[in-house]
Amino acid sequence: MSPTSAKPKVLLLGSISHASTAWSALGELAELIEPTATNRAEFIQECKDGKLDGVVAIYRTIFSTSITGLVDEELVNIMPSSLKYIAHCGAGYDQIDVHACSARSPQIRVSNVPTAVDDATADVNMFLILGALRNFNTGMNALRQGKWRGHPAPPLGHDPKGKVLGILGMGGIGRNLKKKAEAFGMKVIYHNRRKLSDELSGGAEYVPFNVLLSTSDVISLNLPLNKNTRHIISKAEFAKMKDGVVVVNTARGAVMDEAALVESLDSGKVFSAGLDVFEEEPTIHPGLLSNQNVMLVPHMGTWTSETILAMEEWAIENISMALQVGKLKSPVPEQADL
Ligand SMILES: O=CC(=O)O
Repeated sequence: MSPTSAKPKVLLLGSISHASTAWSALGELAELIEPTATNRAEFIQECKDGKLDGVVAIYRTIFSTSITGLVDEELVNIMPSSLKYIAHCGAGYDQIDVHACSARSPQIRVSNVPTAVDDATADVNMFLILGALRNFNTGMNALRQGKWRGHPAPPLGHDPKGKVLGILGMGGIGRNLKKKAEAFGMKVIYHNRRKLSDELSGGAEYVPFNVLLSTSDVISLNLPLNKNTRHIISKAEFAKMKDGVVVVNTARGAVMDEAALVESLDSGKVFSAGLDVFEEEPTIHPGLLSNQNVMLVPHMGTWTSETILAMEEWAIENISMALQVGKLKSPVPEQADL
């Protein structure tokens, strides 16, 4: 057997745009391969034909669903039995059925990229809060149409200073956002599955979910998407919010019922919204597109050279550690005890 073929195989699903040095270095440990498939049907066939046999680890990006579709139970059970690790290059790993990965024999261990995304995502979060509070979108659109601020001019916006920001989901991004929002004079309250230590929460007040809904001037969604959080904000929750609330989402579109948001914007219950994520990306609800008041960003939370480099290097490190010591650097929480 040649030295090359003796190496474990690592399959790249998606692309490495910045960490080419780290990726090449991984080539010392593994044979780096790519699929020939360009869609899910072809990928499944490639697996069934045994063409990916021997693959021990997969590096994947959020965009690789265009090749494989979701990493759901069907795919998990078709992928080669040699597969032990999936390193996802992103914080949110809702595209992967972790339960199916744990249930498969042999198991597949999954890692994500926490912390590296926090600053860039919280920056976009703050941009959306400010833009939504200030009605910037209306004025900016009018200007591009040669109408200066528009006729009539947009209604006056609101200052962040003194407003209550309710953060739903106080993980890395939520905690980072808290610090940024406080610099703008906002008072931060939060709700989370578990109350954090004072050190972690930085003194933000922990409140029950309903209290967050009914007392926040701005509500920020910073929680992962899973079966418990899908549509956690829907009609009933909008009804509990303050009139004129601002809602911002940089987490995943489906944590909020988009149709219910559109209704609440149309009725004036919600003053404005700032969204980086959508339920059916890249399709945007027409009621959001037609509403000049809302700030819409096409999922660019981590879209910076520095952050993408850090994320790619982190995901590669997960594979490198797995190959060398049999452990992922940042396993997803559901598999922390595996
Ligand atoms: O959306 C981006 C991420 O989950 O990292």
